[in-house]
Amino acid sequence: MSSIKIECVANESYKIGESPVWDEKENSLLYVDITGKKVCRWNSLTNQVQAVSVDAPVSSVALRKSGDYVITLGTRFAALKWKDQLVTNIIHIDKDKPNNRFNDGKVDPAGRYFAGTMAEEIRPAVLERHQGSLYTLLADLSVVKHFDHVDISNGLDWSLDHKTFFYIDSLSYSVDAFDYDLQTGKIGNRRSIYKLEKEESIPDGMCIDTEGKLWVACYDGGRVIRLDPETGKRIQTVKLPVDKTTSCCFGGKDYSEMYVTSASEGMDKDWLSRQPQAGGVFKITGLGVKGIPPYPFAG
Ligand SMILES: O=C(O)[C@H](O)[C@@H](O)[C@H](O)[C@H](O)CO
Ligand SMILES: [Zn+2]
Repeated sequence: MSSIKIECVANESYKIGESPVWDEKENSLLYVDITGKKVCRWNSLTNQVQAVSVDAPVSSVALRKSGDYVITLGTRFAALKWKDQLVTNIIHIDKDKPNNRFNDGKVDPAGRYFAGTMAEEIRPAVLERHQGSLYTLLADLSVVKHFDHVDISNGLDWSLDHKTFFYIDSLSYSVDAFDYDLQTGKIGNRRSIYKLEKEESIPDGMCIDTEGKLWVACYDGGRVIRLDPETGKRIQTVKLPVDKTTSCCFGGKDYSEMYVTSASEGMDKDWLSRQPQAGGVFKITGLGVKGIPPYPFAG
């Protein structure tokens, strides 16, 4: 039995840390601070954090085949050239919804960038409902809309055989699955595979491991949970020293470490003083399970 160790690697009190992605080439963890409007990169060799400030809430970051990164920024997909700190717009969506912003996003095994939107929050989990949609940015830089009526578009990943797409609309308190067609990028046959229990609170970001099990960060639940999508059962709970755990990914050597982002926004002084690492980024070792490398955007 391995023993689990949890360490805070970046304790910078991010407002909403999100979208952790391992960048193997840079030995670094990429992530964003959504309302802090920055894309960050923690170097695992030097322990240093670099950040690029942007002009709007930035909700996800992805690797790009041609090098550099792609981000979801406000209601735009945009390109980010890290060295030049240069952001260029790719395409604008939800133009009829000025109060919307993108939220979580991830690249599929064929290099398509999936990301969904939501209305701007009044406070955590309080917002105008049904305003979001789920989109895909294709390699030719065109966009496809899959569905609307989303509350808080959040965690997403694909099964190891690429035949299932997993998705979380946070306020449904459910982890859902769709049939996935990798050839076309189309989804269908939505069903719920897990309903969160009360103390697990709100499902947020998610990732898959090499055994095909899902890891879901529980916002206000202070934990990540491991789910078996075949049986619909929770098989493990790992608690963290902060309540607002937002997302998770695997990284490090052989993708054997798990990284978890967290938020501090919406916590009062008292709450923050009890959880001084709120908004930090955590590394979990000793889980005894590995993840898979992130897919780069093909465009
Ligand atoms: O991290 C995210 O995905 C959202 O941007 C957050 O705002 C939380 O999910 C939300 O507040 C909890 O429901
Ligand atoms: Zn999220």
